[in-house]
Amino acid sequence: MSFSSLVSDIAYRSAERDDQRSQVSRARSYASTAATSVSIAGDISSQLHGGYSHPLARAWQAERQLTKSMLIFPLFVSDQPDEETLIPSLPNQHRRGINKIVPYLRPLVEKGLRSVILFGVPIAPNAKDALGTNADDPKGPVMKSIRLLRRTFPDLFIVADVCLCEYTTHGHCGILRDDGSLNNVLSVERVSDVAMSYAEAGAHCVAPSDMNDGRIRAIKLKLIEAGIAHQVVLMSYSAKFSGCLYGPFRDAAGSCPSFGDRRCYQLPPGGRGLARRAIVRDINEGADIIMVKPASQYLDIISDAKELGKDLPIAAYQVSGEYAMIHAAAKAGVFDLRAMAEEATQGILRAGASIVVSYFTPEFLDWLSN
Ligand SMILES: NCc1[nH]cc(CCC(=O)O)c1CC(=O)O
Ligand SMILES: [Zn+2]
Ligand SMILES: [Zn+2]
Repeated sequence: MSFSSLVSDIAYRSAERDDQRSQVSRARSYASTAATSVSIAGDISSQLHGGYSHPLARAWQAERQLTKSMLIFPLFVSDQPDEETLIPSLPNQHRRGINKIVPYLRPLVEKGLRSVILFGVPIAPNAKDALGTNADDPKGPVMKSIRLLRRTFPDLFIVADVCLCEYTTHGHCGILRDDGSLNNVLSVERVSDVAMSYAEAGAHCVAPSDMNDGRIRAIKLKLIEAGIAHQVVLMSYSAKFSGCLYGPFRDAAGSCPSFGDRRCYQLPPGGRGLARRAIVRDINEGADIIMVKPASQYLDIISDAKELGKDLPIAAYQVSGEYAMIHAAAKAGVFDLRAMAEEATQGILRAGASIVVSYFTPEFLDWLSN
């Protein structure tokens, strides 16, 4: 095509775009003169391939692309200092004692690991009781790890999961009444004390996953009262659904309820409206980050969280069951592990999350360049 005809072609196309009526009349006249030709207007809007013809142009199609700084890596820290036990239902993940976490994390930090979330695993006999007393034992694995990691890796962002289920004999996420139901008042009191202990030990972020009503407000008030609210991020597991995707985690953390289930405090899987109410409530109670969990089965909730909390970062927890499922399917030849890990994460980001808690973090540190 000559330059002048290219110019006139462009002028012609923009005139077409500008003038709807001319498009219609031209389409009509094409239709009457040549039955097989297609209207130019139709041609223009049907051409999408050009827009993603190059790898970079394809990357530009994503509003958000995964970077290393979006990832939080879950760590199970046990009270057995030298333990390093593979968790059979959670491929490649271990329960580690305090003496094993620094050597394990160092190469990951060198590859760009920015954040971990800590879960304590008390294994010693009699380590558990009805009140979850050991959750904030100053010599317990979480409190020790917070101090050790702050000292050893000054740039690593330390999140402490706050819950009682790992520390209670009954395995529920709070303090129980005689009838086995959660005593919300006592539970909030205890959970907020535990959060305070972690914050005072140096956690950059406390993340209550217990789902007791009102705990965000209670924690925020205690942080304010202690004069440390300005230096601690409060991340709420606001929309945490009860389902069958936490099994491997409960194996790892030894936090399976000894009776009953968590359906009276975690959300029912169909409860989109409840999730929206919980998200709004937690924002009003002072949450700095809203988390949705699990992730891939709850993408609509992530997108609701982004809509309701448009001024907050949204986190999604790709939980143990999601991770184990991807591993199992990859092993069975259904798909390539990396391809699926990337696709699942892209879906989570597309839905609205900008923080992802993922057991794939070590792999992503190898796969990502930024
Ligand atoms: N409150 C405990 C807690 N904190 C995070 C997870 C799940 C994480 C995962 O499955 O990876 C759980 C399990 C549960 O609620 O039973
Ligand atoms: Zn719990
Ligand atoms: Zn928890």
